[in-house]
Amino acid sequence: MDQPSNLLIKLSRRLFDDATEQEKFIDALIRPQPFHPCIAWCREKRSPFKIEPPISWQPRFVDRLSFGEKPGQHPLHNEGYYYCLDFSSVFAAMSLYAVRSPINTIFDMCAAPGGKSIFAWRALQPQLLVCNEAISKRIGMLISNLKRCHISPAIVLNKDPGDLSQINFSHQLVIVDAPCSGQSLLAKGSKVPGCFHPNTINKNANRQKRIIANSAQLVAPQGYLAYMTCTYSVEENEQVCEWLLEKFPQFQAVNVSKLVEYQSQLTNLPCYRLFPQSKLGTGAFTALFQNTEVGETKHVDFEMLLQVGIRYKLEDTNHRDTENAEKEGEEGLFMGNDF
Ligand SMILES: C[S@@+](CC[C@H](N)C(=O)[O-])C[C@H]1O[C@@H](n2cnc3c(N)ncnc32)[C@H](O)[C@@H]1O
Repeated sequence: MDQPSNLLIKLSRRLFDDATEQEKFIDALIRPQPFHPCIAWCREKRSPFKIEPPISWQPRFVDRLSFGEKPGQHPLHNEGYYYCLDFSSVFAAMSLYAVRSPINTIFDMCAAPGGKSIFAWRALQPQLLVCNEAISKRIGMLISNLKRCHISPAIVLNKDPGDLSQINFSHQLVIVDAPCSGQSLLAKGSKVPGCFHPNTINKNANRQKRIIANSAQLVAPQGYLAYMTCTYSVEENEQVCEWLLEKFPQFQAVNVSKLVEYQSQLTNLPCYRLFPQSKLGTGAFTALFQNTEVGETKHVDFEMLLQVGIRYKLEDTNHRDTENAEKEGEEGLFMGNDF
């Protein structure tokens, strides 16, 4: 794309008051530049790569690698030492750092291929991770990534969010990394036809509202709901968050202190945006909500999930504790069961 479309120019004016910022944003989309490769360590860190100096909010288990590094081709990748993800995904998942732990169960509503699930598992160390993916053909890659990275105990479901909200269970953290118009993919050179068109944006915003509404019903009293996308349009981001609070007044938005510099100027709510002109990543949106209701968590048990229809179960192997395990000369035992 050499010339910006009218729709892109219009979006830039909506996002930024400042003309220079508008230009930088447009330029990042029509002249994509490479971003540093990024990995999240799932086991103890090794040092086979040249890394970039960490930025202030970067978790210790995340490394940004120098240009030219190809972590997906290194043998440690196959051995499940790390997961390759965009730094924008790290940004989006940073809202999880405002969650008050310990967290027993995490439910990821839109999990494939598994980046946010793996990040959440690593950052919050839950007793159970439930990864749902509504689209059947994306389940294989999700299971394969969870297996490769030894993420356990974890359960994979293949359900529509509407079916899940009928089930009487709740979780302390529900993650909604929603399907979206994918505008930020332009910043890495992908073609995303129609991504700025109002019809595309409205269709996505309606789907996002449906998913977040069904997900809100799975959040335990005092539990959290994290919402994130990889798109820029206000309708799919801030407006979905405002709609959520109107429909579910028991939720309140939570400040994410690590991301304060990235606070969105497009709403009064604490919502956070990364833009491609930051040169850190293609762009992302993130916000965190807490259910202020008081009451009991309707804990998930395995029998309940069996009735829901488990697609895959990864048993606890204590891989999280590999540093100690290795000192004692143990090897975590991996077990996986297809259902
Ligand atoms: C942004 S991607 C999730 C990426 C994933 N969280 C990660 O970090 O690797 C959105 C996911 O939502 C799924 N999805 C599509 N339509 C959906 C729907 N109607 N309800 C729930 N999820 C849907 C897509 O298949 C896709 O896997």
